[in-house]
Amino acid sequence: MEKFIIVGGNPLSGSVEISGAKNAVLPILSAAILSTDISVIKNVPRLKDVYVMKELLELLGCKVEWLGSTMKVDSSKMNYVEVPDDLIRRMRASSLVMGPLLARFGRAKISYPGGCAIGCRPIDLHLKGFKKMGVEINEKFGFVEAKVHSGYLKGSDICLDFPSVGATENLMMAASLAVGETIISNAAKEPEIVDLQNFLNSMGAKIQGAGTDIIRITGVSSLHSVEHSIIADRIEAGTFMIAAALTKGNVKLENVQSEYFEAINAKLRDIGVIILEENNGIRVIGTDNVRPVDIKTIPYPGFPTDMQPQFMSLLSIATGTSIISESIFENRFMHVPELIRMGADIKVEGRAAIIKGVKHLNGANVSATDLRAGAALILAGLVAKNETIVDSIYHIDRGYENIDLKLRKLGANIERVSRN
Ligand SMILES: CC(=O)N[C@H]1[C@@H](OP(=O)(O)OP(=O)(O)OC[C@H]2O[C@@H](n3ccc(=O)[nH]c3=O)[C@H](O)[C@@H]2O)O[C@H](CO)[C@@H](O)[C@@H]1O
Ligand SMILES: C=C(OP(=O)(O)O)C(=O)O
Repeated sequence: MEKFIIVGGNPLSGSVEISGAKNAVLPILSAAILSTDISVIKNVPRLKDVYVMKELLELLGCKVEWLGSTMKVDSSKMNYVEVPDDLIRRMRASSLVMGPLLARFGRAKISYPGGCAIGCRPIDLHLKGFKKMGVEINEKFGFVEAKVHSGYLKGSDICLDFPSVGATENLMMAASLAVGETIISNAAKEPEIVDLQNFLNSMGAKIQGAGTDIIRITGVSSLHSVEHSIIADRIEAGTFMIAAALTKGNVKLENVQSEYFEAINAKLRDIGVIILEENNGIRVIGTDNVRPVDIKTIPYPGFPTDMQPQFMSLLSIATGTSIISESIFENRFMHVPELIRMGADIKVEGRAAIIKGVKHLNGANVSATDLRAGAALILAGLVAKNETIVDSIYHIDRGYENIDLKLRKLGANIERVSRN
């Protein structure tokens, strides 16, 4: 089992290249199924989740080549429509192949993605939308079997009960090859959905409105080859911003579109961090006085749940009390007991965490219970006194490309070791 050993105290400086976004590349790789041709996808990060998606596409019959950061997906000879339990358990985003499979083959069978560490995460909104498009759904023995009723998906008006990112993406992909117009209202507005729209439109789809809460899709009969570059990962960027802030460092993030993380920037500025726009990137300069702030996670453009644990590490050493309310996932405070082991003063009351800033954190043995919880512990380790050992780091590798190498290049003392 691999672990990270971190010795805190080094201020970070230099520049870091931000990778392609996990949450953009996963739906876009699924969308490659819609074409009967070759999709060339650039700026693909080497993440565990991307390896899982590659394995899944190959299992469905796609030919996938991965050279450097470019992935070529040839879906012309695809022939399989079932996603086994193992792949769904390793990565929830595997369920994003459902829309493309229904659109192209009229059938899909996936193992039901049960709950995961951060919450229940049902897919009822995806299924409700598919039903409106004429899909018959059978849920039995832990599987969802879906079949297009009358031979083709029909465009429909779908109003989501909640702006679910995955449901918006799955339905957009299905609707691209449906007959007629689909209107998704109360759609999620994340930048990764705009990237998916751009990818699909470059393949010949007719979609407009991504980035707003109404997305209109006019179905087309086929989609062709495409070349597309994945947008930068705003959550990876935010994580490095906090690394700079926590260590009172001075770090330039390269290859980022800062308009995508206004909510993160705004909170960091409230905390006292200096953020400067520079050529093709932004510079982050830490502060001696981390001011407390209150945060509530909400759908984009609000404050992202995927940054909540990392902000909690920063607020643990603020000069006062902060409150973080988590409204997206019901169980996303698993980093709290681990931060407490490191000397943080945090109490959880329902969906809120009350964080009383302490003077300093202490190194400890802690466990990454999920992806962002793991990132938060690395961040805490960067400023803690003495040594922090983070285990279960396979969670972190799901969504951060070479986080240890990138941090080391900025001056952090972090090492990946294999040890029991
Ligand atoms: C691969 C990817 O892009 N993952 C992101 C995506 O996950 P994901 O697409 O799973 O997130 P959703 O927006 O769908 O989920 C948000 C909330 O809605 C609930 N829900 C969702 C669908 C559904 O059918 N029924 C239902 O009740 C979920 O349980 C959760 O409480 O958006 C989340 C919210 O920004 C991020 O944290 C994830 O990093
Ligand atoms: C929750 C996350 O991802 P996923 O939806 O892939 O589990 C995340 O990126 O923080």
